[in-house]
Amino acid sequence: MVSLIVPDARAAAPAVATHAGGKTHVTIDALSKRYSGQQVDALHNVSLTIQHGEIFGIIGRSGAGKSTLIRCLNRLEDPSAGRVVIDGIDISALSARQLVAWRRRTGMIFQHFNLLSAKTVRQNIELPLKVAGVPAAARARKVDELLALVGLEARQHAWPAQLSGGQKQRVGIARALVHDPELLLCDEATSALDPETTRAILALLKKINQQRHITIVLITHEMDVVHDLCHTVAVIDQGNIIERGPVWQVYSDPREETTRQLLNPDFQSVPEQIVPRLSAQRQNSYSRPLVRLRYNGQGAHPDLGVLGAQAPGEITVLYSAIEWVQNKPIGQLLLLLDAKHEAQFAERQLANFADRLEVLGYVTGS
Ligand SMILES: Nc1ncnc2c1ncn2[C@@H]1O[C@H](COP(=O)(O)OP(=O)(O)OP(=O)(O)O)[C@@H](O)[C@H]1O
Repeated sequence: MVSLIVPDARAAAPAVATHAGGKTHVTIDALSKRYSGQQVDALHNVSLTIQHGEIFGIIGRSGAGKSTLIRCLNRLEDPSAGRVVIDGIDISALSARQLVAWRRRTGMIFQHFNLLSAKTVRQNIELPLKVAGVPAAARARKVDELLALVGLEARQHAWPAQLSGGQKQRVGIARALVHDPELLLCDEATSALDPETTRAILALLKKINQQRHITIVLITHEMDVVHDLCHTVAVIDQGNIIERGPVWQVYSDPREETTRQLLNPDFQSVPEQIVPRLSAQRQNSYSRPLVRLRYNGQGAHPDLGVLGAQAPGEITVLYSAIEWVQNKPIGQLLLLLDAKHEAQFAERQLANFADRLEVLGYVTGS
């Protein structure tokens, strides 16, 4: 098999790429958590840095440790070792009283919304302000502002049972923002929602991030959430962070099999019917070179016109999966070139039209 791999710029990249212009907001330092009675750590020596204003996704399979990690960020769980420093404050050192005050600056939203069924939309949003002793007029102003932000003015007197899932999550989001937090933690915020509602909630979270400059940390097992919303992603597996980086980078060139499975299970596929007809050497004059062009955001663009000009003749698209992630083309094209071309020719002519080019061999017959 002839194979040409264009050098990988990522090898030289820092382990954690920072959000543009960001300064550190959250530092997770060698965090471990073992629940009592358990033989293994739910989190093992986890270290991460999250920048101000960033949307940071933590993705992993069920049981990987996502909930444990996000709950350690506001000390709903106490870590067994390590520390969490947020805006310079080591939250493990806070007294119970300090923790109550500190938690007001950290909003949290939940998969199952956690609304009080005996209170209206308005009352649910207002409650944490009441508990904090905020005067009635200021409470009313804040609730009005947040109802407008989440688009629920018309439903403010409805009961939770009268709301759709998406509306309930909007209430949850408004309630999480009452104390103007700088950090919003989202625990599987869209897992209970249908795809269309998920998109609307993600758009709302994006708006909140952009308008209010709130850092968002979310955990999810849904690839689309990471893809559509996050700047940076960390992949957690069996309590360990196995991969991290800007979404476009991890998405386009996953290093770990678990990441590949989570983010893009079809990424490596060569169509099944092609495999038996693929050989390293040309079988006859009708054998056609099979090339894989990979785009992983390093600068190359999938320009089919230019490509056709470089390798004239018949070009058959066997597989194409290009997506635009954070404004960069990510994915691959699997192309059968004209039988008149040799593999070496394809390597030479097309090397500049992909971030990585592989000639997989020759395909013979139909
Ligand atoms: N309170 C607990 N007591 C004992 N073990 C726990 C507790 N909570 C979680 N675990 C265990 O810790 C590990 C990590 O669980 P965690 O809930 O953090 O994973 P997760 O990635 O959020 O999973 P899911 O997506 O299914 O919610 C699992 O093995 C789980 O069984």
